[in-house]
Amino acid sequence: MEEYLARIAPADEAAMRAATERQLALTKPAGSLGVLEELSVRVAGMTGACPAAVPAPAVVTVFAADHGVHAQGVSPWPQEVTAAMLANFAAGGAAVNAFATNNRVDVRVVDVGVASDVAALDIVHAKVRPGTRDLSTEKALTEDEVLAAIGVGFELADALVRDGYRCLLTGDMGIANTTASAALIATFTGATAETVTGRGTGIDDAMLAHKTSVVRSALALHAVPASDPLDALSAYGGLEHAALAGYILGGAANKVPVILDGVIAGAAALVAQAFHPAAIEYCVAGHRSAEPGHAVALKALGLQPLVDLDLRLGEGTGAVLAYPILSCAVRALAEMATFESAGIASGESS
Ligand SMILES: Cc1cc2ncn([C@H]3O[C@H](COP(=O)(O)O)[C@@H](O)[C@H]3O)c2cc1C
Ligand SMILES: O=C(O)c1cccnc1
Repeated sequence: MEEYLARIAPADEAAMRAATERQLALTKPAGSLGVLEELSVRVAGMTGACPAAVPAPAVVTVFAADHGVHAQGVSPWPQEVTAAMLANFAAGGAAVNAFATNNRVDVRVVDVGVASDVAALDIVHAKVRPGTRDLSTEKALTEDEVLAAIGVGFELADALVRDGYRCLLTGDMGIANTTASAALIATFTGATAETVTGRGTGIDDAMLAHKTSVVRSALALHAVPASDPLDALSAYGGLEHAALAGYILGGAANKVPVILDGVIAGAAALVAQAFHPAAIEYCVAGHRSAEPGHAVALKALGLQPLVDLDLRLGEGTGAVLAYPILSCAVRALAEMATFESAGIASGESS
């Protein structure tokens, strides 16, 4: 873990200053590309280059795992859906596959802790254990299990960048993982269980009340301080949250932009932030999920979501949807003419 964290450095301020200056020279009124301008400056800082190269190729990694707390009745779906969806991702039939095809993003699928074994050949088999323990009665993971899952994510980020990827997108699959996400978000933000617990896949009022009370009593049982990300992952899991935290840290260590998906990614990013605050300088919030804890997480991360379309699916769909926006922001800074090169009088000098 120490070796991983030692590789993370803050974004490059000189590249950001140069990008801010270059934005002013481009053939458009200053500020007219709104949030995209700030985004291009941030990517210059991440990559240490002005202008930064378009962040391509991109890959969305779907980390999949199961949750012991499923036994408490916090999701209407059977646990087997996690494994079944893995086969669906591998066959190209999920929403994230359609979005990824459309936006030229590659899809990787990782079994980091699915309860049953998935036979698909083209998934990464990196199971740390078959699902977590029930966070409402005991610690979900041992510290060794947490560290192993973080390692899966970090090492995969390293391998993907070695393979040539220049933008890493987060994805997740794990029935009941919005419950673990709520507990993690409450731990790092101090928000109440009521504020951060939501309907996940779409539960009724009675199940929501029960899910909220499960989160509330788990927070009281484990009472993890916001300063201890390892203990938070150990208390609540999940294995996909730990792997995602490692993947985010790995993206930051490799100085590539990491586009975050929804509430599961938001919870994992809070873990990464607690390990190393500078890791968030490499994160872009792809979208804002309808799950209420996500807005709470984004506020604590200081990230503005690029898309807000009431998505509440996960899998990486919101991140993949946002990828072309990030790409456009970077391409504009790299490829637009300046007033000088185009021979156009700039507003200031005319
Ligand atoms: C068919 C199906 C496909 C999904 N794809 C993502 N999720 C999403 O829903 C789950 C979290 O919601 P909860 O905490 O309420 O169980 C996760 O697996 C998440 O990735 C799905 C859920 C289902 C049912
Ligand atoms: O925000 C998400 O990623 C999300 C929301 C609901 C269910 N699954 C995922």
